[in-house]
Amino acid sequence: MSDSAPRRKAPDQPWRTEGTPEEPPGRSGGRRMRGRWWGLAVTAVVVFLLAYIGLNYLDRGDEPTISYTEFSRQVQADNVSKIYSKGDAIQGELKSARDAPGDHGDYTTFRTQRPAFAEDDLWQELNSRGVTVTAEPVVKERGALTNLLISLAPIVIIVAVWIFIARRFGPGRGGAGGMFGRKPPPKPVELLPGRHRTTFADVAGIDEVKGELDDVVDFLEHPDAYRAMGAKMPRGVLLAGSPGTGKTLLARAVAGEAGVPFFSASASEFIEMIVGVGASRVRELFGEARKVAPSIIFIDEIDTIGRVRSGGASVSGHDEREQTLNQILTEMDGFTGSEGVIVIAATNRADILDPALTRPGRFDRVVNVSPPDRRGREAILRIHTRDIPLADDVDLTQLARTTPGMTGADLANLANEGALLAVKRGQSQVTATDLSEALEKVQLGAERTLVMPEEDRRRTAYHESGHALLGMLQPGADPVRKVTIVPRGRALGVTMSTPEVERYAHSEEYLRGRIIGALGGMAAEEEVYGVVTTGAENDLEQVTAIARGMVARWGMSEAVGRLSALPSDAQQAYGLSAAPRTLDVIDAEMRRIVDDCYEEARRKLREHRDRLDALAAALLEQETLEEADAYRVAGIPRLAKSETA
Ligand SMILES: Nc1ncnc2c1ncn2[C@@H]1O[C@H](COP(=O)(O)OP(=O)(O)OP(=O)(O)O)[C@@H](O)[C@H]1O
Ligand SMILES: [Zn+2]
Repeated sequence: MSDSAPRRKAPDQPWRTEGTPEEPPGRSGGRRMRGRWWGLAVTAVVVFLLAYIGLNYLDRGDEPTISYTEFSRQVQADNVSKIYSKGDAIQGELKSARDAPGDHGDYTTFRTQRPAFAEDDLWQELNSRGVTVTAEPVVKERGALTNLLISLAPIVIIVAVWIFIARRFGPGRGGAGGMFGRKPPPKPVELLPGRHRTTFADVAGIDEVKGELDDVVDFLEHPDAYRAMGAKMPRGVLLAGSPGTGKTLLARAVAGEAGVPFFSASASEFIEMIVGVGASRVRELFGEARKVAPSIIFIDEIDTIGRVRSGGASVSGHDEREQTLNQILTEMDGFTGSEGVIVIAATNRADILDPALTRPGRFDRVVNVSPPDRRGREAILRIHTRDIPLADDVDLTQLARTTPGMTGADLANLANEGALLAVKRGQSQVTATDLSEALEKVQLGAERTLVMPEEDRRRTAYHESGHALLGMLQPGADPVRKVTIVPRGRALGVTMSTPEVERYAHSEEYLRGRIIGALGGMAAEEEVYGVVTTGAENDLEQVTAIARGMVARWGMSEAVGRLSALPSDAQQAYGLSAAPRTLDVIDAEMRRIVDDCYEEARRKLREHRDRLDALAAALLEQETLEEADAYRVAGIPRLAKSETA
């Protein structure tokens, strides 16, 4: 339990349906349902009270209370027909109506009180005058209906209190889930025209990611076409990226683009609930989504339940998590793939996820969402200042330049802070000053350092330029697709090169080229700064793996010869290892190859220093260079070269 992510969203319903705020007629959401019960309780109590007062009034009649003197007078006048007495209280009935004192009008029945000091001989008097003294009250004390109502009162009150508590603490308010009646299942909502729904137009700076989600949208829009073809779609898409990069926004946009209902839940909400409820919530959620398919289920913070499962005995917290996770996996397995429910999950810890999640048929499509580069930041700023009146001195291009490392959420926050400042100052427009002060505030308030020191950015730019330039210069190497100094995960920058066509066999020249390219980062740093930093760990792992393969597996070293000189994994499991002498030779050969390559890398970079500088400068300026730009900046013609295998 202790290791589950502490990040919480505001308490809310266990899940929310989005797409439209309005409910179609005949369907009521949880809140409205509770409101109805509440109204019912209030009505019941009011009706009850009115009935009680009314009946009581009717039952009581309108007999006046008369003075004992008046009573005595009526007895003397022979006008009393019968009386009933309990203690000193007397009720009676007259033979003929009397005009009552005050506003009572005529009366035949009455009440009175015999004072304790009365020394009359009442009993004799009544007897002699033939007044009946009855055992029954002359005036009924209380009607039968009133009595019934009174006996019902406790029940009415209990029901009212019950409804009140259910409403106040029922599920959906973060209380005891299901204890007071089940929360109605999540209801899908149709998309009302005229309501702003999130679309790809609201997402900027991550175009490649949008591209990857295009076919998901297409599938949701035309599920029948896919069904007719018997085509299966990925059931789950995993959006991986650091906080604030717009994962939730993207999922919403997919739903908005396709115009399908959007069910949203946070994984942590499942396990926060009463033990054992998580799995059934998941079942219910999928059930509802299936009913209105095509639809989208979005599960945020999937890592809270999807982290690698503990092998051994587990504490109850893990059990709950595993049950919930298992339920999600079961539901996803249960999809035929053509049902049209697509699950989008988000995480900022893709590295700790259970591999079971990313197996085919589950979240088999992993989309990395990275922080935006300069152009992306500018586009995001434009989106978030759409509705903000900007003064003429505001230059969003310039602002984007000064905000490296900031995510979409940071930029949205920045725009908003700027607007707040302008309002506070009574301005009608947001000025450049407002925005630069807002930037300071946002950067101070952020927990992580948003902006990499300029020195580190420069070094990273040279490092990546080194990789890229050598990749471009190397005959037969895979073309460079993209160079960026926007950090991703733990990498400060990335140079991507992929082959034109899938290759299955590699020549020695190609492999040497790969090593030279991988060493390019280090070589450039040494060339420019004279020293090397720790940023090259990953590069060296690659280099080592290739060199070891060349020497010990692929027979590319004279000294070792055409031998598979290292034992396979299976052989190693039986304790087999290469002879120490062989290991020494392998080691020496690997070193020789890598040293050679490093020399060549240094030599080439020195020779093309102007190109290296140009690339680094362009990277510092733009942060990301696509294939065409990279070749253009370096002044190297982009030739389709094919390797002789
Ligand atoms: N690429 C983007 N384009 C436009 N706005 C963005 C973008 N990325 C983030 N935002 C803004 O930041 C807000 C927060 O982003 P969102 O909640 O989608 O991030 P997230 O990656 O899901 O974060 P978390 O991991 O914290 O849940 C969005 O509502 C949006 O206003
Ligand atoms: Zn590198």
